[in-house]
Amino acid sequence: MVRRWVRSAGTTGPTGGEGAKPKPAAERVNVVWHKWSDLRLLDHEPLWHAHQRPEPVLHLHLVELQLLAGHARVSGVQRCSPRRKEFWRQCVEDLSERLQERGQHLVVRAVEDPAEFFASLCEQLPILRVYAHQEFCDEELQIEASVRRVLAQHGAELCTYWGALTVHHIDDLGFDARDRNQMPWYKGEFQRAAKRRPIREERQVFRWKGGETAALEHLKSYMESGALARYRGATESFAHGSDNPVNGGTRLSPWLAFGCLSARMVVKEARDWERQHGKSCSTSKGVGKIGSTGNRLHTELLFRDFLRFSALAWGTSLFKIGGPFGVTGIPWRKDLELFEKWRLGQTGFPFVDAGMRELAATGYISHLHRQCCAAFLARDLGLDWRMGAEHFESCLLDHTPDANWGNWAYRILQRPCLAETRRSYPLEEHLNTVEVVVWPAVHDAFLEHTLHWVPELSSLPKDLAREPWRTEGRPLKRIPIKPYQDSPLWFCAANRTNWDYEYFWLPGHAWVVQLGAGAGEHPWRDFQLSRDYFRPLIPALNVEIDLDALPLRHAWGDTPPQLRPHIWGGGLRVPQRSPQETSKGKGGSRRGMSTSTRASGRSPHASSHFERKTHGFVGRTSSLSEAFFQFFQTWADRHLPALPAGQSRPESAGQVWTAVELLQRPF
Ligand SMILES: Cc1cc2nc3c(=O)[nH]c(=O)nc-3n(C[C@H](O)[C@H](O)[C@H](O)COP(=O)(O)OP(=O)(O)OC[C@H]3O[C@@H](n4cnc5c(N)ncnc54)[C@H](O)[C@@H]3O)c2cc1C
Repeated sequence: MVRRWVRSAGTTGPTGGEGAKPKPAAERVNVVWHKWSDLRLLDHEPLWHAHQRPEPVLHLHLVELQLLAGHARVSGVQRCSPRRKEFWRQCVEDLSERLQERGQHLVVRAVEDPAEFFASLCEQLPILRVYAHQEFCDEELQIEASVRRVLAQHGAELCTYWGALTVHHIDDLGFDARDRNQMPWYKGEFQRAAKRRPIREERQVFRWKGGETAALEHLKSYMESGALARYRGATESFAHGSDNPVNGGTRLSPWLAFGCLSARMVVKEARDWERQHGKSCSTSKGVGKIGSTGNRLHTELLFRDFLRFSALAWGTSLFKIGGPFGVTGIPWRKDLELFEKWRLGQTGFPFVDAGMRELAATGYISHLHRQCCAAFLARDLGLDWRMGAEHFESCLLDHTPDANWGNWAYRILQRPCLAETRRSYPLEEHLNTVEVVVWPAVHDAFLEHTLHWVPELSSLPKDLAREPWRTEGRPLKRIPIKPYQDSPLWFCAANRTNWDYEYFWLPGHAWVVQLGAGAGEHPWRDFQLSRDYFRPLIPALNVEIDLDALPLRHAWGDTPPQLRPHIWGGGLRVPQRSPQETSKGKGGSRRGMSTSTRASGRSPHASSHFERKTHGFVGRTSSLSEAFFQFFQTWADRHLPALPAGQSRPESAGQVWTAVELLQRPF
């Protein structure tokens, strides 16, 4: 029998780069060093990064005795008043509880010198990386420097992040704030400059909680919010703006995959909802063909059924290189370096990189992103498609062998009958998957999604952020893009949200680009490929699209025409909904919402929006094992300041010697 898992347990996969080790270095530990100034979980970039890694995470807060009990240099007053100490204690206590809720421990230690502490920590424990926020004041900067030095001496690394220390990220200011000659001396001047700069998105991810309870709650809130009336379906949900990709589907797939919900129950719920609230059309024209939005959901679920039944029929061929259709003659490669770049979202193609980074961070990407990233791996990098399916299998929360391998085999692997009608360019010539450059223009017109995941392009005008190689490359040769010939995917511009029929082909053409020929057609300030963003792994294409020739209802982003010369037409109209979209069915699409929900226009669960979005990221990595924790406690008890007399030691390994005890000490 052909197994999907070709490696036996215990062997390692490809290596290279941050986040590249596929197997946790079992004996190594990463530390999140919570400073007194970042005692939170939400929008905490060091914490977020630490939990992207496979190693266990030790959450650590160091109470620096100098700061807590020391006296000020000039006046001699206590550096920390009792009231402030009490507030500090509450913050640490709360953080400890919030971490415990997520299965993590907060270890709190009083130290004289953090560098000394880390030196002894490294001698006792196999520390790999310490994640912390960057410092910005002199005393703390010196501590940071000595900790960095000590860690380096022990083969560990201090990874620091600016994150959300300020509204605007230090790298986005457009000047070097560390340079006295560049940093404005007056706040008005600074504020004027900063207001023109972008604000990065918070580091957060949508949360799925496993289990039937959470699944039913999600299904209920989905129906109650009236979202079914706006349902697009996974296969056509990459619309712009409020109908953007992350909003188009039900997001039920992880629960369906783990069997927390049955598919027929979902169909039944949708029918019940339509009976009660009336039907809405799923497209501007789709009556008859696609029918109501509830019917549309049923159709999507039938794709699931199709692949599940097919898996029975296809047997082991589904997992073989030729797939169920017996594709032959493709010189598949197994280049682990290329694979790693694809996995980490470092291909130099923003749309692909956004998808791959989102997948790694959240365990989910939209259907169109799955198609695009998958086709790029198979058709452009020429990598064995099964490597891609394996990576999807390991990351996707909604992975099931039939749906994952089935979609790869059915949609991505070029079926022999289609190969005859499609042109395939030699790998080295230029990008084959034209959708990589076309879809962002259509489905992520404002680049909201792309820039969320690829923030390093935020300072570029959108036309360049979509195709950053334009800052350096020169157009070399014009090539046509012909329907059914040049697009390797099943359909080129599947966006029935905006267009009347599904196989609408973008009118335009593309240019093969020559990179490295000096400044490109749009040299943009200080931006440099390679330094600020990845150079495309394969020859890129400049796309030119005439939106005026399309029955589009939205403009191309908010970029002024002079900054989007490669996509013209569409004007600068504000995106508007069609009459069909605004009058949803008989009773109005949002009839099912409660009064309070209707007033705010948000789902009843929106109040806990941030909590829900960010909940999942802590605890992705396994918590410290009991044995390890025990070891740490024993070591710490021997080496670190003892508890004051009368205070008890932790009884079990799971109990944290918390800040409460420490900060209650009389000084
Ligand atoms: C390369 C690739 C790999 C994929 N791997 C998976 C996978 O492992 N598991 C998985 O559930 N889906 C997979 N899909 C299909 C699809 O992307 C997801 O089902 C969809 O994105 C889930 O989002 P949703 O629940 O909001 O979908 P909705 O639009 O709300 O659809 C409702 C349900 O229908 C089912 N469904 C819809 N489209 C498909 C489809 N093409 N294939 C199978 N089921 C479908 C899903 O169960 C989904 O939850 C894959 C697609 C591609 C191109």
